[in-house]
Amino acid sequence: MVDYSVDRNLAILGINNPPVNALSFHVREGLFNGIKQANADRRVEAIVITGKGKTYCSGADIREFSIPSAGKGLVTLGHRIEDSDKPVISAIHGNALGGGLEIALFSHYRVANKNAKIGFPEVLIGLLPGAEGTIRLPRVTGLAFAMDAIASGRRFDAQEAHKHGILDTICDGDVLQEAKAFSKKIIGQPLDQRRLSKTHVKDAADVDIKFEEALAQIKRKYRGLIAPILCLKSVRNSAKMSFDEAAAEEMRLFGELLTSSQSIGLRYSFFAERSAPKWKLPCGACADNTTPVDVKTTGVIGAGTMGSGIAVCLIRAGIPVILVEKNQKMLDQAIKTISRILTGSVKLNRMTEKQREHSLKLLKGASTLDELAGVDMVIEAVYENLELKREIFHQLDKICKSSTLLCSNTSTLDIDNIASATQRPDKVVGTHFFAPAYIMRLLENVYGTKTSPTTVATVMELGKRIGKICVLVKTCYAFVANRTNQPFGAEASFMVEEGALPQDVDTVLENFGMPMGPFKVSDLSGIDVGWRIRQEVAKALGLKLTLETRYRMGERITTLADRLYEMGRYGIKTGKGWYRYEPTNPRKPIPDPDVAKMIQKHCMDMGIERRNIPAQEVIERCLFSAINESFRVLEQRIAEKPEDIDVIWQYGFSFPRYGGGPMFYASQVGLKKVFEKICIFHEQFPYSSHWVPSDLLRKLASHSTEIPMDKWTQFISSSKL
Ligand SMILES: CC/C=C\C=C\CC(=O)SCCNC(=O)CCNC(=O)[C@H](O)C(C)(C)COP(=O)(O)OP(=O)(O)OC[C@H]1O[C@@H](n2cnc3c(N)ncnc32)[C@H](O)[C@@H]1OP(=O)(O)O
Repeated sequence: MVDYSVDRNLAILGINNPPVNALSFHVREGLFNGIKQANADRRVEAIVITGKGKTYCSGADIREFSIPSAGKGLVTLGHRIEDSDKPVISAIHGNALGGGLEIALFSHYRVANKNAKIGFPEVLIGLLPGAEGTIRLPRVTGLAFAMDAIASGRRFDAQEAHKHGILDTICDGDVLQEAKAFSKKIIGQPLDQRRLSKTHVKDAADVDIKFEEALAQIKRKYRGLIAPILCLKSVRNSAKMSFDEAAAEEMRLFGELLTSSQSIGLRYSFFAERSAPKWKLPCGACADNTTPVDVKTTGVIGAGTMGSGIAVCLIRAGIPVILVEKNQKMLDQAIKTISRILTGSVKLNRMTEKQREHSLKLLKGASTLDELAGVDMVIEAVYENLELKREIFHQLDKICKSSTLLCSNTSTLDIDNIASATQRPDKVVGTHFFAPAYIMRLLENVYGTKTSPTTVATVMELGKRIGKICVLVKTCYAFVANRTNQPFGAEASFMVEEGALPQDVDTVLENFGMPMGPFKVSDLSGIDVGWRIRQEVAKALGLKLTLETRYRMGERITTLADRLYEMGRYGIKTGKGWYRYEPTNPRKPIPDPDVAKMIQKHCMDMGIERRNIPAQEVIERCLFSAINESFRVLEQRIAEKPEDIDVIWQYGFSFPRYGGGPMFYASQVGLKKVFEKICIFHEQFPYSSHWVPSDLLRKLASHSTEIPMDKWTQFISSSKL
């Protein structure tokens, strides 16, 4: 785990723990012994700590934090490094993150390659740098930089680190060679002034002002998160207490955070996000054994909001797009919109003007599908209508070269049905983007019965190329995202019918951690959009819709949203929806007494007695209904693993990262309790099929002990596969 070698007068300690050189127990032990050995070795005059392979050290091994003795030993190791009689130089390339940066700050000198990335990302997993990082960094950089870097967790480059005194020197080439050259300058120099524990925070006098400023910013930016606040407090301590007192307090705060539900959720989310792209098909094909095809050119069909957004994602990643739209006016408008979006990216420093110009050159408008004959991949993004999509796929099959992959940006429709309109069902796949496609990170890729592993590998790879978090799911009505979100939204509306107001439900869910309640989301996305979808579905099913009903096809429904539509309240776009919006601040939702009156009248007309709905009920009905549906999705193998569902909720519906997602939430509440509550709701609301308890959940809940999440799918009965 740590390779020890001697090169002339230098001991080289090479951290060797691929893939990221995390500071696992054995690495800490190896470094400790290495420092000891080097100090005892008479040939050695200085010690270099370096990383083998691609990186220096990416910090503590996050998996070890679940072990009770987590993190222990890093401070002891650090003190051993700092107390070394022979100078210790950290030679940094790749990443020096978290505990890795702390090792560097225990060292007497730091040299780095110019491409190195430095930072304290602990806050992103709900922690603080617990091996004196919050006490040492301000001694090097001053308080303002340390507060910002530690509370944001951002990674910064070697140049910035050098500017703030973290690095003594940066080099172009091999950092180990640089460290060797550097050692010649410092061997024999006194070490005490290089020991940070012997120094002071230079701008300590300003600490209270800086703390208050940073705290106000943090509270605005990271609403509800504890770790950024404790990070700031610990940095403040570095200026107000002695080194040892501040370090002891840091250790206490670290322990508090380590066992906090937020950190446990964030650590889960870290690994869930990394597990999602590791797809697997029932045939055994998986990410590791399937090669994607190289997509050099693409076509997007439909220049509406989704099509334009998808085109932005592709050209921004350097992939040429032919955008097909038969309505010339719409096409012209879309090209203007795309250009405007990219200008916005330049203003936000997300791309340069040159990159914007280059991206726009990759976009070509066209009016017929014939133009797509030679492209490698087509993404269809017309409105949600099965017959229309089947017709387009039928035509594409005849027009496009035989190797072209045909993707549909459907959010609900069966991929098998679309694929059956072609002679190449193996090359048909769903690519469900989320609006606005150029912002939302989720890409829900959907395979059909005949989709080939190569097609799956290709859309997963393309998603990664355009910066998306990809999750693979099996086809079914509404897939995983919309299917599991539907009961959540339905219960929110039912509760408004039963006694709550939209703002009551939104407030409870926002306090839970959702950035926006479902009624605000509905106003943002447009009440007319949902209305149109309901009309389409009714048409397809041959149903006549009426406002005066509570049931449709044996299912409970509510027509409240349709009533809003009838009132011309389409949401933000009309200045009125579930809320009202002032022209002076058109994004700020204001509760509207007219909506309350409409709801009360609706209830009176329908004979619904309104009651007080407690906050706990709002959370349980919204979340537990989504959880129940999620277990069904797992049981039917629509999603491969619970983490996939959680990643979908985080990146598709902005579920708070520290909450993990509905499946993780269920695991924290306890499956027995969740199941019992679902059974109660099922009895209370017999006309909502989303309350029929999932078999898988029943099985897991009936077990005498809680079954860990990674074992849940083992309880799916083989007959369901
Ligand atoms: C008393 C207390 C003392 C000390 C406290 C110390 C606190 C810490 O140090 S906490 C850890 C701080 N470091 C981090 O948070 C870094 C997290 N990692 C990353 O940001 C990235 O992984 C990366 C290092 C920038 C590399 O990114 P990339 O090249 O895109 O690879 P990934 O796919 O993200 O990761 C590859 C592989 O490594 C696993 N991994 C990464 N970091 C860690 C880690 N710190 N501990 C354990 N495992 C780690 C990651 O999960 C991937 O593995 P999979 O098997 O694919 O999941």
